[in-house]
Amino acid sequence: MNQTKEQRILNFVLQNAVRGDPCSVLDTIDKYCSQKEWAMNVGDEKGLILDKTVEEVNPSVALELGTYCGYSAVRIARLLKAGAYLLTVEFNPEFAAIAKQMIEFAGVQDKVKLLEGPSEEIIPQLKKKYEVDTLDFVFLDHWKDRYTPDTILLQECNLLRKGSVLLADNIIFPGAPEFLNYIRNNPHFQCTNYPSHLEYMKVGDAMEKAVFLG
Ligand SMILES: O=C(NC/C=C/[C@H]1O[C@@H](n2cnc(C(F)(F)F)c2)[C@H](O)[C@@H]1O)c1cc([N+](=O)[O-])cc(O)c1O
Ligand SMILES: [Mg+2]
Repeated sequence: MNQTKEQRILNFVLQNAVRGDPCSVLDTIDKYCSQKEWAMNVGDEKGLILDKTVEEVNPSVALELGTYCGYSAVRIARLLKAGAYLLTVEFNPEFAAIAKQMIEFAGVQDKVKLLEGPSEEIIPQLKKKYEVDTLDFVFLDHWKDRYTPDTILLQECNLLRKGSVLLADNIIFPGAPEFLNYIRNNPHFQCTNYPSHLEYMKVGDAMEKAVFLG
């Protein structure tokens, strides 16, 4: 049976990266996806914006929506302090299986909890089933038309506290216009835009940071 692109990315990592070395896994994925097959990882350029935001927030509990192959889960988890952890949500079982192996190969599995299912089902379970109090950091990189409903759901479930930081990928490309309008006109959020480029391309993109004001 023919391999999927995601399986080819994982295999390239298993054969070329250093087991237990998250940076080597990230560099190897970036190498494959810039030279052989494009894929929708946040990438090395926007990845630096993600790094800086994670380091600034220094979250104890982080949530990612849209695991895909696990690139940004590895990117975030490698920066987390002792005892801190990332919950990452993936809808597609094939992608979740790839991401699980990617996270384990990188050696960050003790800091990452991969949750499989739709966000509208999982977000309401975070407090009771996953013992979350509030989220310090949320990375939105899943379906762009889900950014707004899921941000609303996070608020309805009391998962945000004063100072919780949301970071959203793909504000320009593919774009999340409805989210941008929602979050920038919402008095409960303080927004900052970070211009960048689409992963592995010369196309313009941006990330939006939104701090919840309570
Ligand atoms: O479509 C893009 N991303 C969509 C990303 C989608 C990924 O998020 C998962 N998901 C869906 N719901 C959940 C939830 F919430 F349930 F967890 C998780 C999907 O299964 C998929 O793995 C995209 C596209 C481009 N591009 O250039 O076309 C560039 C990018 O950086 C992108 O992120
Ligand atoms: Mg993205």
